[in-house]
Amino acid sequence: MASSSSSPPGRTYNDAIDALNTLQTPHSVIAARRAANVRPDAHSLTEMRSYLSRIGYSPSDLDRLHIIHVAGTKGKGSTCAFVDSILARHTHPRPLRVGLFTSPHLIAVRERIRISSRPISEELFARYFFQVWDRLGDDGTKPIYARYLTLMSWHVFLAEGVDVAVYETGIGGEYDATNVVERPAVAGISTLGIDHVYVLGKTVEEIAWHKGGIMKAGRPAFSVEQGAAAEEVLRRRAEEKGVELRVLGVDRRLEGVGVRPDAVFQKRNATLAVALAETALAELVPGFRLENEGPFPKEFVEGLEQVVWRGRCEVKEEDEVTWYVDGAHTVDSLKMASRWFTGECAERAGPKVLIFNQQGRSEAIDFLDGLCNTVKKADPAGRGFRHVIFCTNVTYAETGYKRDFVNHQYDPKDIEKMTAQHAFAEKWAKLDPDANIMVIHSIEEAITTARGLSKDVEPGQKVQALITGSLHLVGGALGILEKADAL
Ligand SMILES: Nc1ncnc2c1ncn2[C@@H]1O[C@H](COP(=O)(O)OP(=O)(O)OP(=O)(O)O)[C@@H](O)[C@H]1O
Ligand SMILES: [Mg+2]
Ligand SMILES: [Mg+2]
Repeated sequence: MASSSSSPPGRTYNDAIDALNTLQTPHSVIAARRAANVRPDAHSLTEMRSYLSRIGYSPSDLDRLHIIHVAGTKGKGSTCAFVDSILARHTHPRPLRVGLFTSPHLIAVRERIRISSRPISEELFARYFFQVWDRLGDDGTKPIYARYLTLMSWHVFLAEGVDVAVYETGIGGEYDATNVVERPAVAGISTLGIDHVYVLGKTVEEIAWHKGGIMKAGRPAFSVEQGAAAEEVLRRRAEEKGVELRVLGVDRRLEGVGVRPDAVFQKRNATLAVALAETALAELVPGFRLENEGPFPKEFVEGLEQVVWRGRCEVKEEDEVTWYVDGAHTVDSLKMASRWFTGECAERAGPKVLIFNQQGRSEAIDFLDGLCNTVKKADPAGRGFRHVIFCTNVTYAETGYKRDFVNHQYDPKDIEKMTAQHAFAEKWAKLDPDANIMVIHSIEEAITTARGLSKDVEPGQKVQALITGSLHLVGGALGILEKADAL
């Protein structure tokens, strides 16, 4: 990637990403913490507040950002993108400057901090990154990766004078770095399920407790419909905190709005986004109110229909391959993704191919059953994927990781030996003995292999290839498919 010419030497975007990568928690430390059952607690927030003060702000400064705070197991990013897209289209009496903070990134780190829906430039990223770096001083303690970016996002949005900022939590809610905000404009909880069990606990009740931690006394909060157990926990948390929590069924005004993909989960995300955008606008714009019945105003319809949220349910046509790209990486979201894939494939003929990876989560082996069975069930002859490729998240065959994807959190020995990928292959052979299973080192080689399969395809057909299991995999794949930075 070209680095910006106007940053001083040693302070370019690439230098910032290299410095940021030194803040990743190494694999050995993560493993030791898990072994000792160390989990985040209130101390994490005390530390975040102290970092915030070291860069020159107090928590009450964050009130100026009118934060829209979103937690949930799935649909956080999509919901935030909808909210951003709606608010960015607001014009009356003046346009709003909208900040958006999301994680993880797909193609480049700077995607995580957006203003007016665009990732901040490399130059701006480098400048703010090193301002935070300098303000924190040289005494050796710097926040870890995700916390650093959260801290930096507050600085960027305050310095750039955004009117409203949409925040996706990193992990959980109660002790998440973003939860330093005391007076959000509104909090929203998207679909809850099981993920990050080492940090948040094994049951949906424990997970709901964490996510419910973003609701703040006296501030409005919304949730999509949840399973009974999760909803019960959220309601109890709301009551304890003196929050009026509203649980939303799918908004009827969405009928006739072209939300993509046309699936219930996405309508839930859109429903939540509408409520969050409406609540924030009511606070920011005197006299703003949506009609309870009747159609949405133009900014809402266009915001929902024209949102760009890459790496989720994307279809890309090449001459010999149709690529289906989705970054799902939990049991539930992978079921959604495979249903979406089979729905799309119903209209196109050709052998089905899977490219899958999920690095560093031992539970990922359980992701495969749903994926395999959904595809078999949807086929009239009961056939599943013809070819199944398991690869690592290493981007390129020759040069390894793109800088923005360097990850010290995995055991390098596992990547070298492709331990996870061989385990996936073994499991898949049991699930579907008819499949041709391959284990391949890099994303680039996996894509080349899938393209090569087109030589055996019957005339009029194309390889139908699903890439899923990891946002890192999907981001790397999009970069390769588009031969450029797909930002
Ligand atoms: N409400 C939902 N319920 C279940 N699955 C969903 C939902 N929304 C999105 N998904 C699936 O999850 C994938 C990731 O969506 P999104 O980026 O919105 O989630 P997220 O909560 O930000 O996840 P993470 O940050 O953990 O990657 C999507 O590609 C889609 O397949
Ligand atoms: Mg997650
Ligand atoms: Mg996300």
